[in-house]
Amino acid sequence: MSQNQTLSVRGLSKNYGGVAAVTNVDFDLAPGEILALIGPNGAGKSTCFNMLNGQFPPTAGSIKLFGEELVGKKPREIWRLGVGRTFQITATFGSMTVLENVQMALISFHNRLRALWPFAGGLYQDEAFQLLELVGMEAQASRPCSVLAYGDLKRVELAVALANAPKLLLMDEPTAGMAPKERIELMQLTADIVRERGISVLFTEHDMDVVFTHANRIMVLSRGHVVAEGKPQEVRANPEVQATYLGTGAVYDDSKHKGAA
Ligand SMILES: Nc1ncnc2c1ncn2[C@@H]1O[C@H](COP(=O)(O)OP(=O)(O)OP(=O)(O)O)[C@@H](O)[C@H]1O
Repeated sequence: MSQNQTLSVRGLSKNYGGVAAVTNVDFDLAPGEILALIGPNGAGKSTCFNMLNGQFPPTAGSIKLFGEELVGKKPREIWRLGVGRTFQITATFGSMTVLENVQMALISFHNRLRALWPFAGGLYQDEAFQLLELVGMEAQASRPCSVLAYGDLKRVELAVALANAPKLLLMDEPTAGMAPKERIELMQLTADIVRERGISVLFTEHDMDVVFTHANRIMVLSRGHVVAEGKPQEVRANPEVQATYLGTGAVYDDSKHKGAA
């Protein structure tokens, strides 16, 4: 059964000494599905991400990618199997051009880092251009990343993440620091690309407009436990969610999202 799911997580738990950061979390993620992981500060979102990509070993539980157990594997192995991640803080090389950043990612994916960079200038250039076209950055291919606007840098990061041909993309607050219009555009672009390619996405996000507009499903964590999980309209209507999360200051304006997924 779990072979059909991109990800099957069962009984996932993490204790830091006496602190139970994540307790008995279960969820599945289907190809092309976008799942938002939300919850107040300290709920255990980062800990979940860090277990999924192998940075922290779980205290207990199982994480299967198309049926293959990831627990016990190193981050690099997990990345190779197709678990990509984008970070809250942008992680491109500022002195290199947009094109070179994507080429570097492709070279790394194809395991050719031993090729000396100055002589590797032509490697995967066409593939890199195609990825830049996909994210709408081809016109800026020869600009150094250091001069890009923040929203454009996030697009380059998306292209870099796609260079690894991920099956699962973990996105840590993908729209943090962006203007509201840019947030919606970046998430729409991401949603279009991942649905077309059958990539599953798990993302954390503090902006409830982004969450309720773009997630197919939402999972709510509170003190390490899943307190609600379902379609956006189900989660929004859940009294426990309203008490533990939406009631903490985050405002969701329903009237703006009549057509949401
Ligand atoms: N390295 C660590 N050592 C000890 N305790 C930790 C560690 N990392 C996180 N914690 C604790 O585990 C719990 C979950 O933290 P985590 O960072 O996963 O939550 P979060 O939902 O990502 O929060 P935020 O939204 O603030 O990033 C918190 O109580 C936190 O203090």
